Amino acid sequence: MLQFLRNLPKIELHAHLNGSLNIDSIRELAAKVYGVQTKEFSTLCERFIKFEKGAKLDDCFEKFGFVHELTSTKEGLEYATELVIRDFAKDNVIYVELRTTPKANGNMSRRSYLDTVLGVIKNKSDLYKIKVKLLPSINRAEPVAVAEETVALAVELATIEPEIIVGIDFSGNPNQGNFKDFIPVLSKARNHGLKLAMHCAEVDNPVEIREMIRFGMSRCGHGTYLSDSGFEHMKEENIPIECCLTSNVKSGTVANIGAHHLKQLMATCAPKVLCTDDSGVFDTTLSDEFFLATESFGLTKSQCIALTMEAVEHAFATREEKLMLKMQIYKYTRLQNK
Ligand SMILES: CNc1ncnc2c1ncn2[C@@H]1O[C@H](COP(=O)(O)O)[C@@H](O)[C@H]1O
Ligand SMILES: [Zn+2]
Repeated sequence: MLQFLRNLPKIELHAHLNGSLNIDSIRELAAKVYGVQTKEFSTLCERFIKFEKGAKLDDCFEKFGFVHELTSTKEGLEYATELVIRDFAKDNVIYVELRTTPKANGNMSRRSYLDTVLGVIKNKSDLYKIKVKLLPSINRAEPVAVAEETVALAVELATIEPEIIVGIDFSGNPNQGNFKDFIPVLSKARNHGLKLAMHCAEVDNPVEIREMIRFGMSRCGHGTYLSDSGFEHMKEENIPIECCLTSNVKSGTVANIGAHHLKQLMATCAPKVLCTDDSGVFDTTLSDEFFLATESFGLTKSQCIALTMEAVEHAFATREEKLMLKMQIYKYTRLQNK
């Protein structure tokens, strides 16, 4: 089964750039950024993917600081973007929507951050035989003014690269910031034709969940704490829940894998997609996530193929791109049946 899943051409719709650098790639990146590695660095690497039992979501957010340091220069960010694209391609992901929060520092403006990531996507996708889209992220823990700058840049760059910049991600620590404050800037993005992928109901905050559902979204990240009526609404509106199994278990937003809402979504034929979220931080791959789903919920090979086809449907891709992706998946499944 694992080999079948590794070879299956897959679609990744929820991946944060800086969270998707795995340990080997971090080491490779560090060698490039810092030169020879120190013992302290190796210790940091070991701590990076360790999650104590009973870890909290807040613990995850501390981990990103470590990678952010390595991607704080143009060269570091460039190399990191290539490594992430390469690693998804290695796992036979044929289409990935990368999300990332543009960061300004002494080395880069938010514009140059996005230009750098875009440049790598344009230059390297063909080399790794993978289609890559970019969703600039709004970090809800940062001021609204930052989100305004990000959306203005996304709107402008989407006119130049409409095939690559296709949406906006709303993420960041859900225990921080107030969704309501971001409604005007998210509306602006939507009015300019950008799709919205929103982290919604990752924590239990019924008031905010209601506000988000009322506002609407194209895809729902996590949806862990949706009520039954929330799940029904998503199904009626054909809004898929981006299920990130290992992320939810390791960050403690679901009690254990058996309690994951993927089970309910499968049983009710509600729209859903399997994703990694932060394959580096959570030490997983999309193949591993599928394998976990087969082991935990008894998904068959055909259900895994159906889930992949469903992901194509919900991708922020053009009709032609979707057709090409489906053909690639179909070709693999036909070979399997021979
Ligand atoms: C675990 N669940 C999650 N919930 C909410 N936001 C998350 C997240 N995982 C990652 N991020 C968001 O993505 C950033 C890292 O990638 P980029 O620096 O943007 O490429 C994190 O700092 C956080 O803002
Ligand atoms: Zn996420």
